[in-house]
Amino acid sequence: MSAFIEMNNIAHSYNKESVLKEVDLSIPEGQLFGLLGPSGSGKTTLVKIMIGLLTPTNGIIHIDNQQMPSFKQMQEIGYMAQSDALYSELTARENLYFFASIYKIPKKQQKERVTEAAKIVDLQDHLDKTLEKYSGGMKRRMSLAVALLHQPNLLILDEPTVGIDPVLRASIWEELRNMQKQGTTIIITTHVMDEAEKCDNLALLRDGYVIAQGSSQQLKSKSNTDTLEEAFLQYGGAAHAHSSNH
Ligand SMILES: Nc1ncnc2c1ncn2[C@@H]1O[C@H](COP(=O)(O)OP(=O)(O)OP(=O)(O)O)[C@@H](O)[C@H]1O
Repeated sequence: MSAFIEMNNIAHSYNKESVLKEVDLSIPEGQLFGLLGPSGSGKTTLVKIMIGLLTPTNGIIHIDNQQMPSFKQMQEIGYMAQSDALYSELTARENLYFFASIYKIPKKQQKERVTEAAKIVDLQDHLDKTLEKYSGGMKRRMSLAVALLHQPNLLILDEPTVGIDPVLRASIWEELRNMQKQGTTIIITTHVMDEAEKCDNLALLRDGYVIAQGSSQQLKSKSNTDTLEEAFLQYGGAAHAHSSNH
């Protein structure tokens, strides 16, 4: 059986800038998968390709055995972008109902889903404020609520906890684990090492390739290091030496 997400030979260039050179990734269903890499290494580009928002210059991606972009599969994805795509002149509640309609959540279930999503991100007491009155962290939480509103089978979060305090971060992680237990596949991009540690599997993106892949434990033992941070420095250094040999 093939993996839930299969990416084969993915390459992407913006004009002449080649960002992804050859990326192969297999992600099993129900996994919490972390995508790591230095700023500008192409993590956002890769997740945009995954969700069908961007067509790669080369390569093929399948999600749940359907070649992307597949409109049917796109409806099963919850995506939280790095910048918040929300309506600042609307209240949080109005935003949630708006997206509930976009996701075609049946009218009868909308109230329950809106309440549940607001509770997960702890915004239930701020639903009647317009988003222009929200802080940066509150907007991030609101974006997360929108991404999980329709109970997608694939949740893709691009640096979800930037600007979120440690207490709420912990409760969001607990919720991600709950969703995972119910079968949701979750992909996150992150720079935060203690978050990376929580993922079942990790891929490190660098210079257009996946230069290391495995569980946090495997990555540490393969590189003979004690922390993930050291492991990444080690892999990054090795990749750099490799690419400068060409
Ligand atoms: N729409 C675009 N047009 C042209 N270049 C782009 C575009 N989007 C991204 N890039 C370039 O592609 C490269 C990878 O960007 P991307 O946002 O995918 O990286 P990232 O790993 O997500 O970075 P960060 O961790 O800083 O968010 C960067 O050099 C960026 O300038």
